[in-house]
Amino acid sequence: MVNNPNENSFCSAKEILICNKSGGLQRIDEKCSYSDPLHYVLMFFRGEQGWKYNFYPLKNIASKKQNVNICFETEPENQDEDEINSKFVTATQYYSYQLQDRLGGFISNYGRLFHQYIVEQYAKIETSRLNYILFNQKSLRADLYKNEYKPKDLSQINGIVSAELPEQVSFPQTYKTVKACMMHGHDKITLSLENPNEFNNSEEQNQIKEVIEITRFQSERYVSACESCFRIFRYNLSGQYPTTVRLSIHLENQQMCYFDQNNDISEVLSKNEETQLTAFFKLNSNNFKANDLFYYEIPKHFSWDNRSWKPRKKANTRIISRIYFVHPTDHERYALRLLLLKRKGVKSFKDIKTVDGHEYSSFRDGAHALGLIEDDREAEKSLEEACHLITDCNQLRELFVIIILNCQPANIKSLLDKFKDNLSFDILLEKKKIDSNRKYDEIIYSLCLKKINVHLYKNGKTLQSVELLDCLVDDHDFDLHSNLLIKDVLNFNITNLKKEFNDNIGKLNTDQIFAFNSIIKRLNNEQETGQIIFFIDGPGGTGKTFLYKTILAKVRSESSIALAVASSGIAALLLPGGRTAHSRFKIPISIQSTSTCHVSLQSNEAELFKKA
Ligand SMILES: Nc1ncnc2c1ncn2[C@@H]1O[C@H](COP(=O)(O)OP(=O)(O)OP(=O)(O)O)[C@@H](O)[C@H]1O
Repeated sequence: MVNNPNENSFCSAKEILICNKSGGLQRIDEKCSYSDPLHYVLMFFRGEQGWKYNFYPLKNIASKKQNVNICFETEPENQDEDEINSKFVTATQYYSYQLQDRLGGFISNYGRLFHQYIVEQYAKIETSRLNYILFNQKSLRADLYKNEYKPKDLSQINGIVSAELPEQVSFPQTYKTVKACMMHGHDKITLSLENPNEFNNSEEQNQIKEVIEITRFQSERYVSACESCFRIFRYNLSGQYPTTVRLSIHLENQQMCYFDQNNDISEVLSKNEETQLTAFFKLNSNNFKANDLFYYEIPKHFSWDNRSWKPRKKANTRIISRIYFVHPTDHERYALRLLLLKRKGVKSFKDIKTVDGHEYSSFRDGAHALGLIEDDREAEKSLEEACHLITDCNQLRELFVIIILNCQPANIKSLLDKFKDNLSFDILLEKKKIDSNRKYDEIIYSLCLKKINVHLYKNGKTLQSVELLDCLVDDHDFDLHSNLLIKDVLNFNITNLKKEFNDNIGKLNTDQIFAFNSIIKRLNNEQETGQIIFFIDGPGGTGKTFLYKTILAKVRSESSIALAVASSGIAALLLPGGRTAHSRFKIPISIQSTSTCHVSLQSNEAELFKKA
């Protein structure tokens, strides 16, 4: 069956048009019980009614004598609406009942007509499923379990939602956050215009056709009788041997839960409460046999059924079970996974963190105590050595960031504590110029953390993501949401740049002047839009780099953004603020014809490129 949905209604219902005795036309929808006998007159020659929308349970009094599928509906009496709704027979249930091979059953004898019947019934089921998805797009939701919180009364709502702007002087940080994140102009929508030329009159030209994934999925889809049968009976379309079970892993109350926006929140929470991991804890408390098993061994002896582990009659040793992979940069979950691989009989999250009777504050500390994570001696040694060799504190901070991002130290905070004096030495020297008695204090450390944040930012991380934000005591002028990449490329000394430009401009020779003028003229001409590329060529040592530096100094001295990139690291070093093109534009190393730069439209990099 080839399903070509109607252009106007996305998941179209098939209708039968009949001419009644008075000569008028009557439409019979496919969700109506008369649709089947009217369409398949040969199969249902007695006029037996088929499934209809809001179908009540069938009283199973199919006549044994007649050997035909005659079923009667039982009308519910004195029941409330919810109870009635839960009792409706779905189309899938009805047709899987109808297609069963029974003694004396005859619809399977209709050959190709029977095939058509199966396919059409499946199309009916599929259409209602797609319609449900289509009409409930706004209400289908997923979120972390812990984020699901709904205030119950007005006072709670007022406690959370406040239409006031925080006071700018007393709460500068909150003021900035509210201003940046909660005050905005018009919302944006994205529309795609398909074949605008096909509209003829002006009224139609104004219509914009919405592109809907469901229509694309449904259009020109081929469904055979075999597939329809399989789907109606809800058989698996593919099999796998041996069975593989993937075990969930999440921190406490951080499991994903799925819900409809109109659901009652307590209901959503109770429905999504149990995961394989939390059920494993429960199992350990209730079933002593489970205490001898690791988490990954559970599926061999217990089956995951209806959100709980049920004992298997016989252990199935062929099952392969794996805990989901967790990247080491996700520190806490990674440590939890390590602990679960080594510990049996744990009954709670608290239990996992407890090693030798001592409850650790984090899974990382617990894993460290068990010797599952290496201690930070290597990282400390590297930093100690660097403190003796490196005199530039900025380079030391860069090394610190490389270590915390790539070597996964167990305790970043203690590493910072140990080396914070070395990391902020240049800041202390600066302060000493104003006050010679100045000593290390929290303000100096906070300034150092802000500088560390700049390096983190270049690697797509922030103080918050490496859990160092609470070490920041003085968060004055620290804006968590501003784009540090832009700040970084504007962070030049304008006076020095102006001086450099004035010195260089007078030295340029005729060719350099020609190139300089052409480029700057194009930059200043705002009317000429579109991309333009200049290519400067010349033998070695003829002043190309000198010209680039002059152009960079000119643009940057006017507080505009100029991104200097080169194809190699050595060439990039020759340009002030230079980076390799691969690093700046996130160009993939191996390039295919379909490769694109790894920069998403909403990222800080994208914002920077737009401003440049
Ligand atoms: N107009 C100029 N006035 C004074 N010095 C200049 C001028 N142009 C270039 N120079 C100097 O000449 C030297 C070589 O210039 P530069 O490095 O810019 O050349 P290049 O073409 O980039 O060389 P290569 O292709 O080898 O990288 C530099 O020391 C630079 O300062």
